Amino acid sequence: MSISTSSVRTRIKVCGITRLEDALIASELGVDAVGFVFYQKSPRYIEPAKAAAIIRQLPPFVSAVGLFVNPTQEFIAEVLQAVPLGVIQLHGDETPEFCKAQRRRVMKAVAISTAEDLQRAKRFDCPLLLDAKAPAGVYGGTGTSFDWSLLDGFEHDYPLTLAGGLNADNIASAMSVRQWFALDVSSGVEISPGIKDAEKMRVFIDTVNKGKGT
Ligand SMILES: O=C(O)c1ccccc1NCC(=O)[C@H](O)[C@H](O)COP(=O)(O)O
Repeated sequence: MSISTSSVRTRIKVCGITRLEDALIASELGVDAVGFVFYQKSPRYIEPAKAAAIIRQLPPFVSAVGLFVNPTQEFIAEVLQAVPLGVIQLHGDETPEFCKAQRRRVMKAVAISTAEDLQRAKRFDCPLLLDAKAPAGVYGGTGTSFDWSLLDGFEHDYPLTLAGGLNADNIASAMSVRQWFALDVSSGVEISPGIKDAEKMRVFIDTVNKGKGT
């Protein structure tokens, strides 16, 4: 069945939540998902117990996404035992086999800077988040975008989310590239790493919901 893209809403995920108030404001503003970074080298790292306490206060239907970078299976299991996550976002160098072996829903983040990176992305049989390639040793949340013209003709059988340097000023351009399943933002709605700005979140969400940006 084909659905007219003009009636499809672009979902929104705000990633790198560390404070309850930011999660509640984002939910009130209508985000579809909030993300929690379980990568200790990130300035947005959150203790699993703190993430769990925030997630328990989220309204129903707002999805909680747990972000991991090159985790062991044991670490994922340990976090899942403490935190009611709906989706796992694997944001490192995880293999297609590792992604497939998970028993939760997975979204694989793929770092893009060349057409070859996009070819590599096709090896994953799961929803993808396409993010800008960060400098060596850094995996995301950098506020930089990749060259979206690389996406010309790119197809994948699973939902595609765009991330990397999104903010209210470039949403129009991002949404003109294709019909995205979702847009994912972190630093573009922040005051400082892990601290979100309510007004920036409001403008970002309103702009996406208006359709093609301002
Ligand atoms: O946010 C981090 O610090 C981080 C660390 C390691 C891996 C991923 C990380 N963040 C991912 C995201 O928050 C976003 O999905 C994505 O990278 C876009 O971030 P931004 O460019 O800041 O909007």
